[in-house]
Amino acid sequence: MKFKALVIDIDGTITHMDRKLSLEAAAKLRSLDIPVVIATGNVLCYAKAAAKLVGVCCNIIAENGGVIVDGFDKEPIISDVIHECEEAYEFLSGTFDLEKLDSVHRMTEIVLRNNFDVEEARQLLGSRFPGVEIIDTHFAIHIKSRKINKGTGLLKMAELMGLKTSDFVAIGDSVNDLEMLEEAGFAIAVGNADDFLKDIADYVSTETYGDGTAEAIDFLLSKGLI
Ligand SMILES: O=C(O)COP(=O)(O)O
Ligand SMILES: [Mg+2]
Repeated sequence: MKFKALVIDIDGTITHMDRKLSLEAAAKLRSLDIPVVIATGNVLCYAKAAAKLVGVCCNIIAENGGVIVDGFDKEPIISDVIHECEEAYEFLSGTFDLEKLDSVHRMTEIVLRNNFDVEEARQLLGSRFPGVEIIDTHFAIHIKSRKINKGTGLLKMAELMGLKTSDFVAIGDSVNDLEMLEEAGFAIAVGNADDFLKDIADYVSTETYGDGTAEAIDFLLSKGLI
């Protein structure tokens, strides 16, 4: 069976450990004959620039599924989920000295520098904000709505592209890729991925970071999967 599209994370998956773009991963992605969707926890403008520069512009799932766009100049679909995240942030600010990241561009979630005790924050939130969760991608801490994730984003994107989520291969490295890997037809975790992601993946690359993605694409091509 051939998959019809690929959806891929940015940080830790097409980058090196230090967040610099892997040129090997970028070259492989831009050479593919199928559409490549970028799915990131980062903001839309960052993802658009990344997609343009990698050469896979521009079907984008940004802000962990909160923001979706299927063309560079299209109006994004923005989920109305920021309010409960703001309330949770205000509540936690009473205890922790929190530092927001990218707050000018971020529309659906709140992202914080990793300089506080995340587990303690989760316990403090307790059942006060049931619609909100705190996730740690190893790159940043996200206060996000449970209603959205890269899996719900992929569902919407597949619909926009006239495809099914099972038509997609998904590649990722971290907790915010879990639902996307579960939703896709074929799931790949790069070698640096969290163990729970490797556990549900159909293929785990030996190489790590962008080299892992380059290896995984070679694997898909060699098996005729894309
Ligand atoms: O925004 C993050 O925390 C990580 O970004 P990513 O989803 O591209 O890995
Ligand atoms: Mg990542």
